[in-house]
Parts: sequence; C-alpha cells; structure tokens
Amino acid sequence: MLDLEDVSVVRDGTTILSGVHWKVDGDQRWVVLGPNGAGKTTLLQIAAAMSHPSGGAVQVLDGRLGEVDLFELRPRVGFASSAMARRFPANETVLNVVLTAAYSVTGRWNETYEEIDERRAQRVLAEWKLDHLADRLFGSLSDGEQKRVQIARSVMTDPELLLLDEPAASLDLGAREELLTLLGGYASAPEAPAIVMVTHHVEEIPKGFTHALLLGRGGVVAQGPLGEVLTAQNLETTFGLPISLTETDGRFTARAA
Ligand SMILES: Nc1ncnc2c1ncn2[C@@H]1O[C@H](COP(=O)(O)OP(=O)(O)OP(=O)(O)O)[C@@H](O)[C@H]1O
Repeated sequence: MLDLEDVSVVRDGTTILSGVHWKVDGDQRWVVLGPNGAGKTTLLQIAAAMSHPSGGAVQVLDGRLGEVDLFELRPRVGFASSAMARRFPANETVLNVVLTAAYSVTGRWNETYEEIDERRAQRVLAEWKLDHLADRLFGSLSDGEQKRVQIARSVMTDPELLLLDEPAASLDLGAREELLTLLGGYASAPEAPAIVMVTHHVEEIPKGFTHALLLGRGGVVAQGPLGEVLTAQNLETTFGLPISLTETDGRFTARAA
C-alpha cells in the first residue's frame, strides 16, 4: 500500500526527514508516534500524495510519486486532519461534508450526486454514530462530533489506504474513548483498508492496531509490530525522557518514569 525508500524532505533549507525506509501492507494498521516537530504530518502528507519528497522514492498503492496521475490516486486514499477540516464550510450540513468526498471537494456546489452516493453517505454516517446529526451544520458540532465527521468523510470513498492525522487530539475522555472504540472496531474488520494514524499519545492507540513507527527528532527510532516496537526504551529515545509504559487489555499508558 505504501513503500518509502530512503525518503528525505527538506523545506526552506531545513531537513525535516531523512533516510526513511517504510513499508505498509494491506492488512496492517500503523500508528506513527513522536514528539512535536518530529515530522509526522510531513510523512503523512507524502503518504497521501499531497506533498513530494526532496529525495528517495515513494510508492502509494500502485503508483510511484512523480509518475502517477494524482487525480486518479487521491480518491483511493482517505485522509483526515484538522487542517483539512478547517476547509469544510461551517454552514455545510454534516451529510454534505461526507457526501462531497465523492468528488474530492469540501463544499457542495453544482455537482450532481448519484443515489448510490447518498445511500453510502447515510450508511457511513450511521457507522460512525452520526446519523442523528446528518442535517446539522458542521460548524455547530462539538469537537468530538467534528472529528467523527472527518473520519466518516475520509472513508466515504471506500479507500484502500486510510491516513488519520491526530484524530483524537483535543477530545475529552468520553469523546476520545468513543472515537477509539469506533476506530478499533473499524480497524479490526477484515475488510478494513490499510490504516496509518498519527498521534502523540500511546493512550490513543486503538485496539486492533498492529504496527508502530516511532519518529524522533533525529529520524525513525524504531518500526515494526506493535508488541516489539512499543517499549519504554524506544519511547525514551523517541521523546527524550525516561518513560514507564504499561499495557492493559490491548491499550497502553505512558508516563515519565
Ligand atoms: N516550509 C518549512 N520550512 C521550514 N521548516 C518547516 C517547514 N514546514 C515544516 N517545517 C518544520 O518541520 C518540522 C516537522 O513538522 P511536522 O508538522 O511534520 O511535525 P509533526 O511531527 O507533525 O509535529 P506536531 O506533532 O507538532 O504536529 C517542524 O519543526 C516544522 O516547523
């Protein structure tokens, strides 16, 4: 689904990523963890074919960046981030925010939608427990509801690869747990796409996630199966302080040791 070979990103003379080798297979659900400024969003934007690397090679699905038609590739990759959510018109209905993903636009204009699109949007809203909010204006929703709408929109086109940038950031405990339960259920389904989720917190790793990439300020610290990579030692190297890590029933908690 994703293959990065020796990828580097330099912006305005600053090296943000260098020497990144990373492969994501179709049956894997990855979490990308790291401190502020480590380059997580930059990495996700490359995976979403929204940005090009300065060096190395990137394959997204079956296309190599630089050669592939991005307009054909992008609808096959679901992407949700708060930066993208800021582009949704506040006075657009929740149904339309989700529905407009079918045309990769953020607000309804003159496009005509097929009945099948409308039915799919209604189904996705129900799956993400948003059906009762379909006619509400996006700008009137709580943060937790808006986050769920972003994810519902990102899965509307049935993507082969789903990329989520900090989906649980700024949520209260109840809203976070509700979102993680939904995400965990979605990720555990056999028909789920490959998923990459960026977060700062091990507490936000939903059940059903299989792999982790730890990104520190100096580059990739560790990557691989969650059980091997998510260790106190690796988190210490990633975040730069001694960490105590516990796992209970497939969920993680970390604090300074
Ligand atoms: N155009 C640019 N010129 C210089 N530096 C940049 C540019 N764009 C991003 N950066 C820097 O690259 C680094 C990585 O940014 P990025 O947003 O990818 O990090 P992040 O890990 O997602 O951070 P956060 O967790 O705070 O969201 C940051 O230090 C940022 O300031």
